[in-house]
Amino acid sequence: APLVAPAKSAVQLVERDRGSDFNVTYSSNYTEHLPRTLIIATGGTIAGSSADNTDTTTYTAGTVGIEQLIVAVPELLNVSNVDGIQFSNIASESISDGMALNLSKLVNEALCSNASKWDAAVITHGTDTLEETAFFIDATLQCDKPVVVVGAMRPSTAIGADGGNNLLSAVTTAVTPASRNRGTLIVLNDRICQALYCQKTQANTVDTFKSPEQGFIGTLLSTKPVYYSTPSQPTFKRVYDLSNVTSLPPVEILIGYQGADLALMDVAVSGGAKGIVIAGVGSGSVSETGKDHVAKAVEQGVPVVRSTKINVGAVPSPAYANTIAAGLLNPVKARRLLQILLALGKSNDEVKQAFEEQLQGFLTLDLKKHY
Ligand SMILES: NC(=O)C[C@H](N)C(=O)O
Repeated sequence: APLVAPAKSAVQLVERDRGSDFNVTYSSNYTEHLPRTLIIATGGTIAGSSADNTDTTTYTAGTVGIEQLIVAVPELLNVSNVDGIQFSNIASESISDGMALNLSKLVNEALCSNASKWDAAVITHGTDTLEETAFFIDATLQCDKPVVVVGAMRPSTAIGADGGNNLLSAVTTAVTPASRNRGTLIVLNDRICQALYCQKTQANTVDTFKSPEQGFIGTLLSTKPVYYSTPSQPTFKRVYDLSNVTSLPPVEILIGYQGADLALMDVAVSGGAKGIVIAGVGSGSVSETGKDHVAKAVEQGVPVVRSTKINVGAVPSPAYANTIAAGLLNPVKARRLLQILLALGKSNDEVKQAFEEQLQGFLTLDLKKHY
């Protein structure tokens, strides 16, 4: 039977014990010469199961516990000592803002405090929102130890389940010295990409995580990472310190389409949204009727960021109608950045400036005439 604590109590335990023993629920036998990796399990398909081994669509995510995940891949112990924390065990669409913030604090305290006993962290996560967590950790981690976020597209019970190989790849990548100073990494399907640029690109298949514009930075050969270039951080990356932040403000995303009038913006603002991201069409365009609602939100002091529902490519500055251009960030990543900036008490001008820094390179061009 799966060794699973109910998701809610696992989260509460992590909250209560953070800073002491981190509520480690699994530790491998210690091998002196090997590095130490903290594996933080959050749930998802990598921890999913089904009674039918051909089922890759209707299984239940988040049913297998951290110990089972680790014990299923004994090869992990050839490359690293591992400790495991069951942070939660849920499908990733249900990871709340509070959980995302707690996870960032947990990773920071585990890796970046003076007393840290870990060299790297691996987060196992559902793939549906994996890029949101990976981006959030990347934007808030206060030290340069590697963090690798990993998931699976097939549940643990499926023929050809990909979770075991992905977990081994993730831990091996995490403890490889050449993985440092590359930012938070996403590892699945023998590929390595940087969290800032990487995203899910296909709803069903194992070859789903890609950086369509920027490409993979490495691959895994016989489970060993091979990098294509020397370490560097993504050009547009900025890091924020959330150690004094206790909650993230609500930010909604609205999608663009032909003739969208965006009346739901009024509902979002009156419902308490502190910021809005529009997943606009093309490079973030908003319909004429929609612009009235945008203007109304902006007049009420609610920052409106325009990203693109294409998920790939840039929404360049300067933006029209007092909106803020998301640069290279897709809508869900733009939402997380907007939450970070608002949680830090940034003014709307500072928010705008922070987003514009995402595309410094573009600002050297005069794009005004296109808008
Ligand atoms: N492949 C997956 O992990 C999808 C799953 N529904 C999740 O995100 O939790």
